[in-house]
Formats: sequence, structure tokens, C-alpha cells
Amino acid sequence: MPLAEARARIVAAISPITETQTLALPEALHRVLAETVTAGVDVPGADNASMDGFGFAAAQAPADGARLRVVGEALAGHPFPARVGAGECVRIMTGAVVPAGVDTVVMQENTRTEGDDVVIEHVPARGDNIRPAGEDLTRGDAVLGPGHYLRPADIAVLASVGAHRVAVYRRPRVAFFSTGDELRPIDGPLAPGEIYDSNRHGLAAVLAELGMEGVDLGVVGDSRAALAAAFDRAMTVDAVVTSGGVSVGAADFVLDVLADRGSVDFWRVAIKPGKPLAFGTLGDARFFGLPGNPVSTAVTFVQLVRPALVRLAGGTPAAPVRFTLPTRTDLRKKPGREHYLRGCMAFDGAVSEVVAVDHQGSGVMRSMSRADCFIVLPADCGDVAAGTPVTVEPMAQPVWGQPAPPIA
Ligand SMILES: Nc1nc2c(c(=O)[nH]1)N[C@H]1C(S)=C(S)[C@@H](COP(=O)(O)OP(=O)(O)OC[C@H]3O[C@@H](n4cnc5c(N)ncnc54)[C@H](O)[C@@H]3O)O[C@H]1N2
Ligand code: MOO
Repeated sequence: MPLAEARARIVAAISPITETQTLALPEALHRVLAETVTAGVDVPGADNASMDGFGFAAAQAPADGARLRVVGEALAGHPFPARVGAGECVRIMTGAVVPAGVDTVVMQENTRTEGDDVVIEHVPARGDNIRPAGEDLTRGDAVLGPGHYLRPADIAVLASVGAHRVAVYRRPRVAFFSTGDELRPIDGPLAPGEIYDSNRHGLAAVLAELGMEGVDLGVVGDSRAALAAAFDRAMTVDAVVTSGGVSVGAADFVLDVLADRGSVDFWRVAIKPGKPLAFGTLGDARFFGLPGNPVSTAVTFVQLVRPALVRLAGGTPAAPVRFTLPTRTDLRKKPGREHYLRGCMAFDGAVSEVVAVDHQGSGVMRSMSRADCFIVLPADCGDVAAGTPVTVEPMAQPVWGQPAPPIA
């Protein structure tokens, strides 16, 4: 199955969480909004100055060199309390409410002060340097709606309308464990043939980064009974992610036990690395059996699990950002599977290119750690010569798309 089809099938199989909770606004960062927030006030609340300078009626300053008497001051938070009349102006600061009788502000740099008067050396057009009430949001406007992933700018916009508590979806609970008799905790010694359990730490980290509530079920040995017990413990969460035991080896029991305890939706995706991925259902949970090779675990998480978890959380998976760059080196490839090589983007003066990292083995996790992008080679292509444009997908990506079209 091609990756794109696998992703579409997985995302379509996910039912987003509908339970909500109400949080104080600062706690809602990186959560998914579950309500429509409506502006209770205009933003800004009144016409106000966008420059430090002098406010006056345009009719009182017909030409450059007009002279007006300064009758007072308007500061942000301290409005000028009276009407500004004929031949008059006020000193006004950025953000101050425009007083009655004023329709124009001239920036200070275009004036000179002479005693109690100000001379306007360059008269601006009527209405200049005034921001109208409601320019950003008008009372009653829908500010943001359900499914919107809250980034810092969103928190600020919600604060600007005084939305101090907001309803968000509950965070998904995602259980994860590693499988393999060779795996040991990272704080102990290793006997011959043993390795540290690195995948579980990588999974914990990507789940935390995504804002999931991770449930760490540790390392599970290569036996049907141990796997069955772990699966039974994992049934009540929203999603389960495992690493290892999904290939065809003598100790690969994940598929068997999944078929027994739940159901297998599909197994194997036409990508390298990551081919033997398994997707299914386990009790209330969606199940992702990721291949044990560390790079395969990481690549399949990014390409298939992450968009599913975004949808589970009530969000919208963002379409991957991709572009092309010429490859600095020749790339070896056999036609068949879509390849996700690890690379580094080089933007060096006039030269933009992508450089594949040296070791592309699916056991070489340093290739992920050093890379800043995937080089995506289509299934049907063979070897690629240096200089050929190839598809690049940066690892730093917008993960959360937004449901509404961007505001013009
Ligand atoms: N005859 C075949 N053999 C294999 C095939 C195949 O199609 N036919 N596919 C290969 C591919 S591709 C992959 S990917 C792996 C995936 O196998 P498993 O998911 O069963 O993974 P394991 O065998 O359990 O482990 C593979 C490798 O990764 C190491 N590993 C496992 N878990 C961890 C962990 N938590 N931390 C660090 N490293 C881990 C493990 O020791 C193995 O070296 O199968 C190929 N074989
Ligand atoms: O898919 Mo495996 O992930 O090529 O090593």
C-alpha cells in the first residue's frame, strides 16, 4: 500500500475526541479549541492614534505650515476629556483615544513646537494615523472556532477579547511500549547482545512534543503471553503505539496477538524505511505497530501516526510542506518503495541544495538526529544523479493545520 493511501485510511479511521474541558486561557496553549469564541468587545475599543504626535481636525490645517494651539494631552489610558475646537490641537500618544473634534493625527517628526503652538510642517491626509474602532475584531465576530489548534498568536487574540476561560478537547491518552528481549533500561549495564531501549524514549518525546498524554507501559518481552498482557492493559486508552515485533521473524508476535485481542486493518506500507507497519484496533484504541528499527519507528511515527493523533485530538493534520532542491550527491535506489532518506538542506549564498546524510541504514538513528529534512524519492524511481531536483520535506513542519481558511 502506498504511504499516501495508508495515511488517508488511518486518518479516516480515527474518531476525534469529543470530551471537552474548560481551562484558564494560559493553560490552553497547544490545545485544540472546542467552542466558537465570540468577541464580546470591539478590538480596538475606540478610534485611537497610531503615532505619537498631534491630533486635530483636518479642516483646521489646510496647508503645510498651519499653526494650531496645543490645548492638552491624550495618552493611552488617559483620554483627553474635552472637545478639541477651532484652531486647536492635542498632543496625542500612540494608543490614546482620539478626542472629540479630532479626525487626523500628524506624527511628531513632521511638526515643530513654538511656545504653546505647534506648526505642522507636513500636513497629512484627513484620517491619517488613526486606527478605527473594531479594526481587528468587532463585537459579535467569531474569533476562533472548534478544531483550532491554539498557538501563541491565538492565545493573544483570545486575550484581546477577554476570553479568559476556553473550552478545549481533552488530550488523547496514548499508551506506548517497546517489544524485544534484547532491550534494557538506559541506566543499567548491557550483557552481550543487549541494547538500550532507545525507541521508547524517542516515542515518549514525540508524544510529549505533540501534547499527548503518554502512558508508558515499558518494555514487553518477545512472548505471546507477555504481549497479550500488555495489550490487555492498553485497551482503554485512545491510541496504542508500539515498536518492534511486526516483521516475519521467529519472535515477531505483534500481528498475531493484535489479531487475537483486536483486529488488523492493514499491514505493510510501500516505504523505506518502515515497511512492516501494522494498523488496527485494540478495544477502544487505535493500534499502531511500528517497526523496531529505530529510523523506521521514527519515520512511520512522523508520516502515519502523527497525523492520526492530530485528528484524534480534534485538530486537522497539516498537509506536509514540500519543495524541491537539487541533490548534492548521487542517490542509490531500487524501484519499488517510496524512500524517506534523511538529509540536510544547504542554503549557502546562491547555492541551495540538499545533502543526504552519510549512513542511511534503518538502524542508524544518528541519521535522523543529524538531519533537518527528508528526501522523498518516489516509488517508481531508480538511482538519482547529483544535481537532479528531488523532493524535500523539512522536519520542522506545521503539524497542526487550521480548519478555517486563512483570513485574507
Ligand atoms: N525476512 C525479512 N526480514 C525483515 C523484513 C522483511 O521484510 N523480511 N523487514 C525488515 C524491516 S524493513 C524492518 S523495519 C524490520 C522490522 O522488524 P520488527 O518490527 O519485527 O523489529 P524487531 O525485529 O523487533 O527489531 C528490529 C531491529 O530494531 C531493534 N530494536 C527493536 N526495538 C528497539 C528499541 N526499542 N530500541 C532500539 N532498538 C530497537 C532490534 O534490536 C533490531 O535490531 O525487520 C526487517 N527484517
Ligand atoms: O522498513 Mo525497514 O524499516 O526498511 O528497515
